[in-house]
Amino acid sequence: MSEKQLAGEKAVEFIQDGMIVGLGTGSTADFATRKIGERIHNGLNIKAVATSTATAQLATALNIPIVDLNEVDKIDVTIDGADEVDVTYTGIKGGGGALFFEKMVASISQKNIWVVDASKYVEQIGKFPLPVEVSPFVYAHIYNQFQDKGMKPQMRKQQKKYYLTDSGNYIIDLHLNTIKESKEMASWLNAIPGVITHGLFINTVDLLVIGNGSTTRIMENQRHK
Ligand SMILES: O=C[C@H](O)[C@H](O)[C@H](O)COP(=O)(O)O
Repeated sequence: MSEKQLAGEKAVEFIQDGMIVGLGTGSTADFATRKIGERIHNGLNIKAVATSTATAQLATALNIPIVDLNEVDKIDVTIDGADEVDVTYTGIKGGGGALFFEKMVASISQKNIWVVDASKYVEQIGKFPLPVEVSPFVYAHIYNQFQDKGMKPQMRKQQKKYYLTDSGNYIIDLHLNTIKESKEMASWLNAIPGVITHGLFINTVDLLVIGNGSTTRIMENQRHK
């Protein structure tokens, strides 16, 4: 079994009957979603909120009842993937383009569990390009601003066109190589008009489930206790 599958399936052990569950996006989170589907088939009773159209489609195919984010007061547990996460539980998400919905779902979740393979647990984040979701109305100006600051921006593309998120926005990937001041970077990005959101998730995760060889390692964010 792959590390992604080990981590994804392990996290599902934290799901109990009656919960509202946030379903993440990406190949690792999909393993969790499939496992939840299996448990529903065996009698588990939950409702779920999806973080992307792709996840909603997978969940529906697995008979997982999907509800709208606005129909729930809170989410009990969300299981999501990440592209990189460091020892301070700061992470980069959005490699699959779902960062905006993922950030909103995470913000109303009482417990956030991230599932990653061992290669994503790093000393310093930033090797993975940082996704910034921007409005198509003003994207070129934001791109130029990043370019002028030497942030090595790249418009994300799909089949030669600009990649469109589920919300109809573009993504600019910043090839920074290393991000030391993540809080300052997050505040700066948040303040740019036309930036919808970015892939920096600071101190969001409560529990990190890392697929490690043939087993899993679970790490608890002590600052969330
Ligand atoms: O937008 C996508 C999400 O943030 C994913 O959770 C992240 O990119 C990790 O994806 P994967 O599990 O496929 O590596």
